[in-house]
Parts: sequence; C-alpha cells; structure tokens
Amino acid sequence: MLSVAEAFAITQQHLLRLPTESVSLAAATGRVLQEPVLADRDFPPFDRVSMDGIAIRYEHYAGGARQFRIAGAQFAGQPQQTLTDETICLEAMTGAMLPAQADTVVRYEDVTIADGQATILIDDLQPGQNVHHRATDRRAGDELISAGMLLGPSEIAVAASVGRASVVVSTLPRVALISTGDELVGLTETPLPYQIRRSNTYMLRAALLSLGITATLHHIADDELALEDILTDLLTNHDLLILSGGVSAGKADFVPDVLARLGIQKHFHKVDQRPGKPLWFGATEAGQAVFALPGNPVSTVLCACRYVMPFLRASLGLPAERPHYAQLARTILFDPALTYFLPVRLSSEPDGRTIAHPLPGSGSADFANLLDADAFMELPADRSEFRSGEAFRVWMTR
Ligand SMILES: Nc1nc2c(c(=O)[nH]1)N[C@H]1C(S)=C(S)[C@@H](COP(=O)(O)OP(=O)(O)OC[C@H]3O[C@@H](n4cnc5c(N)ncnc54)[C@H](O)[C@@H]3O)O[C@H]1N2
Ligand code: MOO
Ligand SMILES: [Mg+2]
Repeated sequence: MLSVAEAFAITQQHLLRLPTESVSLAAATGRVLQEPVLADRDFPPFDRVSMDGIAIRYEHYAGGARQFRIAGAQFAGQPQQTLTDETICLEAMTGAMLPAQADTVVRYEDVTIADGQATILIDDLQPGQNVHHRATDRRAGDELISAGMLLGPSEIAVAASVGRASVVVSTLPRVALISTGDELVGLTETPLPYQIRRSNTYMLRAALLSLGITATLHHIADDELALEDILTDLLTNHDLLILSGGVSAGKADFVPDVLARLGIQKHFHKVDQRPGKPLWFGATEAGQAVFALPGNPVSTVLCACRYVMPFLRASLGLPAERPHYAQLARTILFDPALTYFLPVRLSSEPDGRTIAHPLPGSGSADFANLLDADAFMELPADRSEFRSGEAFRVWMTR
C-alpha cells in the first residue's frame, strides 16, 4: 500500500489544468489572480499632505520664524498651488498636494490662528514632517499583486487603485459530488429504519464553497449499470468527480470496477491511513480527475481536508497552505503501521502554544466527534507512542 505522503504527491502530480478568464473586479473576490497587477503610477503619486494644518518652507522656521501669514488654502482634489514667499503659509488638508516651494506641514493642533496669521507653538518641528513623499510606498511599474494570490478585500482595493476594472483569474473547475448507496435518502425524506439521510455530499459542497467553487450534487444507487451511465454522463461536462462510498470491500462496493470500465486510469486505491484507507484516485486522458472517497463521514472529511482541498487549491494556482502544528495534551498509543489522523480540539494557551486535545470518539462513523473537532492531528505510521507535549502537524477541519 501507499503512504500518506506518496498518495498526496500523486494527487499533486495530476492537478486540473484550468484555463484563465477575465472577470470584472466586482466578481473577482475569492478568485485566484493569474497575472501580475502593476502600479500604473507612483504610490503616492505626488508629495501628499498627511495631516491637516499649514504648509510652510522649513528653512524660514529653522531661521527662527514662528509667525506666517496665511495666503490661502490647498484642498485635496485641487491642482497644486505655490508658496510664493517663505514668510507665508498655505493651509493644507490631508490628501492634498503639498504646495510647490513648501516642504513641511504643521498640524492645526500645533499652531494658533488669529488675524490671518498662523503662529507655530512647537520648537521640535522636523523638516518634511507630515508629508507623505511621492513614491515612498511603490514606484510606477512595481508589481503590487503577484499571480497566485487570492483576491481578498485588500487586493481588490489595490487593483481598484490602479484602475483595474477587470482581472485575469483561473477559471473555477466544474465539480460533481456524487453520493452512492441504497441506504441513503435525500435530506427532506424520512428514512426507514434501515436507511439514513445522505450528508457527505453536503459537507463537500460546503467545503468547496470556501474556494468559491459551486458543485452539482448527484446520487446513485448501488447499481453498476446506473453508476456506469450516470458517471459517463457526468464526465462529459465536469473537470472533477468526487464520489463518496462504495469504494471498499463490500459486495455492493462497485465504484472501483466501474471507474476502471469507464477507462479512468487508477493512480492509487488504498492508503496506509486511518481513517480513509480505501481512498481511490484516478484521472482521464483528457486531464479530468476522480476522487472516490470512503463513505464513512469522518473518513470523507479527512480525505477532503488532507487531499481534495489541497488538490483544488493547487489546481487553482494557490500556494500550499502554511502548515499548522500543535502539541499533544496527552500521550496516545496507536499500534497499526498506519498514519493515524486523530480528531482533536485545539486550544491556544497564554504562553503561545497550541494544544491538541484528543477526542475519544468511536471511529470513522462518529458524527458527533466532527462537531467537537477543529482538526485532525497527523501521527506518523512508523511509531506507536505519541507522547504528551510532542508537536505534530494538524489539518484544520473548520
Ligand atoms: N472487509 C472490509 N470492510 C471494510 C473495509 C476494509 O478494508 N475491509 N474498510 C472499512 C473502511 S476503513 C471504510 S471507511 C468503509 C468505506 O466504505 P465504502 O467507501 O465502501 O462506503 P459504503 O460502504 O458505501 O458506506 C460506508 C458507511 O458510510 C455511510 N455513507 C456512505 N455514503 C454516505 C453519505 N453520502 N452520507 C452519509 N453517510 C454515508 C454508509 O451508510 C455506511 O455506513 O468500509 C469499511 N469496511
Ligand atoms: O478508515 Mo475507514 O475510513 O475506518 O472508516
Ligand atoms: Mg462499503
């Protein structure tokens, strides 16, 4: 069988090849940029007054002058005025151009104004004070936002400030989420004693929405022909199929055989892990990908956060998420030679440590555990004792 690291690497070698598209800035939130956004001019584009007050020439103040006749006012949104004489000042507002020949702004709080004269009250004025000089932040042509960045509120603001009404982003994949199983009924139906409502595809749909991906939902009974027909159909207009259930050793677990018959190349089936051992992954010649996730709900969540979400992030062109680590709150023993994904609740301590509290739970069908868990802690396969205080990587589930 395959280790978690090997299985993960294989999925990352078969990413979706998503084309790019141009979208309006209004529709770009949450999308992944696929071109650099450059500064169209210097930031700020002119010497900018950064406090409301009076604009003066520092030299005159340095020579001992404290009184300046007010010759007018420079407002934001006005063309630049000129200080015609070093004995005068112009009132100047935040966001205005610094008047030509002026070099320093004194705040209103540091002057008194009477009879058309401003008197400076402070003796520690610095040259250039309260002026945000042209190009201090960025120069025209600088790369402000790089390809591969997720467009959040700050990136949208920067793109707007350089006049980008539209941006080039990666297209969102067309994803089908498919539950399988005769025991599953829809969420508005009342299950008979031997039935349950399906939930895995709803979980997956919610997870995908965090990347802006809207998926279609489908259900197929444990029927080989129906599986074959519906999957064939879904492959005509989807980039990624994510199945849940029917992938293990049962007599009604038809998914691996049907996928093989459809000509989908299997890259792996089964990973040395708990939960989620029967995970299946493959791809078509056209570059479509198929994940068949084990049906137990906790397995489905684990496989979604450990494999599917990183696969989609990378396919969209996002860098891998920064890893999170936590320290075990108590010693855990796990004998099988499998990577053990332990559901944990995380707490953040005053000394800066993140502590992982193992949730006892009753295995991979335990729903309640999912609600209490913040993450799965990845405990390596080559050991069986994981001591209290040791740090391991965690994969967030929320
Ligand atoms: N002899 C063996 N039996 C099993 C093995 C094994 O290696 N040898 N693996 C076990 C493991 S691990 C898991 S996980 C499950 C995986 O089973 P399947 O992927 O075949 O899933 P199903 O048999 O269809 O269902 C399992 C379980 O999950 C529930 N389920 C399925 N889909 C949904 C859904 N959409 N929403 C909610 N719940 C769902 C289903 O009702 C079953 O209870 O196999 C073990 N067996
Ligand atoms: O590993 Mo299965 O995923 O135990 O439930
Ligand atoms: Mg099964």
